[in-house]
Amino acid sequence: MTRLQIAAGNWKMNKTFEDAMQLSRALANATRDENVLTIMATPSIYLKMIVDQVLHVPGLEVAAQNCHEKESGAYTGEISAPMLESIGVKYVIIGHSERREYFAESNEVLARKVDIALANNLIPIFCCGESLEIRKSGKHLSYVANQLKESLYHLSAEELSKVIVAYEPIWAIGTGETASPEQAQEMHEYLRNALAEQYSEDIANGISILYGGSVKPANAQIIFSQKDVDGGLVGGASLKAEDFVQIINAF
Ligand SMILES: O=C(CO)COP(=O)(O)O
Repeated sequence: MTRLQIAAGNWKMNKTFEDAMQLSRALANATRDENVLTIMATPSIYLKMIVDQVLHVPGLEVAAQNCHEKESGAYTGEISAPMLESIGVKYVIIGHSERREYFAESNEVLARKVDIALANNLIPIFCCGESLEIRKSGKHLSYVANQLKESLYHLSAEELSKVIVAYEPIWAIGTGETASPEQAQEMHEYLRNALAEQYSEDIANGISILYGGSVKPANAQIIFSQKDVDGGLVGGASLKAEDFVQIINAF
């Protein structure tokens, strides 16, 4: 089965307005492989402007970096899934390790975020990954599989088929230390097998599993060439159009 190949850039809390518009314009105008689904996860304050800017650009989509678990209500400062849908956003990152760590988002809360995203026609990019401590303990495979279990396995097969999974080992995020291609492949294969066991081979084979953690132009190709790696969720290197385009074209 051919799975969707995806290069997603997570801008995190970076860029002022002019710089953000310039970056999305550069990506829209760049010579890039249009068969690779390219996603820009921008700060929420710029989402509507960027959605409008890239509306008719093939293969280029926009994601939010988070959404609230409730539809609406008294949650000052928060952004809901219906709000995102109403401005034309189609994707949302859920469960990034920075949200898990700094905003205490549990697997349970993330399960609700996945639900609310799907209920509002947003495709969740569900992040998972282990700390260095857990990797050293040798329990990383079951730890990450359990994140999927607790946040995704309540979904029907039809719902799960819409989800994109992103494996991001915490020790590789922003550190310059990438998981080796073998380490990435081992985890991706393990997760795909777990999904096959819970759902079916067909469903598992259709799910794109992205790798994230210090993906750069220099290492993208070898990582993306692994059998179960369907692309990347890129932080730092997605902030420069030139670098990100090289990553998009590395498939
Ligand atoms: O967290 C990440 C993407 O969501 C990865 O960040 P870096 O690519 O900067 O390591």
